[in-house]
Amino acid sequence: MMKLKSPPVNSLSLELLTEFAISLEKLENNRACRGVIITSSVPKIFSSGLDITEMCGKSMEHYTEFWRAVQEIWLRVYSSSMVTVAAVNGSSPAGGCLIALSCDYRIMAENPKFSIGLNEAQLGIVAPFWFKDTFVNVVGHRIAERSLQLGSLHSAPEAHKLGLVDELVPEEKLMEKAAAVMAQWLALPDHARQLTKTMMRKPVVDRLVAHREEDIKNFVTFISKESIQKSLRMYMEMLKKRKS
Ligand SMILES: CCCCCCCCCC/C=C/CC(=O)SCCNC(=O)CCNC(=O)[C@H](O)C(C)(C)COP(=O)(O)OP(=O)(O)OC[C@H]1O[C@@H](n2cnc3c(N)ncnc32)[C@H](O)[C@@H]1OP(=O)(O)O
Repeated sequence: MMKLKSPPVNSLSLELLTEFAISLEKLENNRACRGVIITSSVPKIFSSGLDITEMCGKSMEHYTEFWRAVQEIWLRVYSSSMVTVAAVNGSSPAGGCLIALSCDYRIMAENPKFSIGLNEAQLGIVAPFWFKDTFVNVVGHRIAERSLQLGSLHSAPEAHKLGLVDELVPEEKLMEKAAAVMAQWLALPDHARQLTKTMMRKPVVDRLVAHREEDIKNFVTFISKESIQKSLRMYMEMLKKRKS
């Protein structure tokens, strides 16, 4: 099991992304480890997505390093040879949703206050093509398009209805259910499951691998624009105001 632990809201900072990638690599290289459940140890939050402070007021070099780390984590989770189950035990916007979408199966706590989705448009930013491709592969083109254009965050019941999560279970049963799903998936021979997973996911993975440097350049150019920086600052202010 891998538990995201970066209070208060599990923002995906460069440090957390780097630790996450190292832990995944260790598990991937451990032949005895055939599956991983990804969850959070922060109450009510799976992950608040990418750490917005990493994308605000920093240097081009920093944005480059940060985006490479975001790409890396997606490539590792999405193309993992292990069975990956997301036990979504709290809200999961944007980058947090991407991690869940990149797993093989998603189980969410059935709490209507928890929400999940790719809400980038609400921040005035654009989900890159590989976020979009991952989303489309889970929910289909029409639902993904509407949800992405509106930057929707879906309540747990709504997310289940749309197919964004596979199952809802009472909060106290989440880990038990995740373990049961893992056992079901691990009952199959690894090689057949792994080859099938690769067949389904390879085109999307290959697309980023082929355009990785171009994608970093696009990100750095986009995020450095003063208009985008202003949107991000306003969004952070809104988060702080909402609190007080
Ligand atoms: C065509 C050109 C293409 C170019 C390609 C460009 C590609 C750019 C794409 C970039 C992709 C970005 C994806 C992302 O993940 S962006 C992040 C999106 N995340 C969010 O919108 C979530 C925001 N947070 C919340 O909604 C809430 O915090 C919460 C998760 C629901 C939790 O609510 P709660 O009430 O419990 O907690 P608070 O809101 O009080 O938050 C506690 C403190 O944490 C700070 N915070 C929250 N989220 C983030 C975050 N993502 N990054 C950094 N900091 C965050 C919040 O401000 C509070 O701080 P404070 O205690 O100092 O006030």
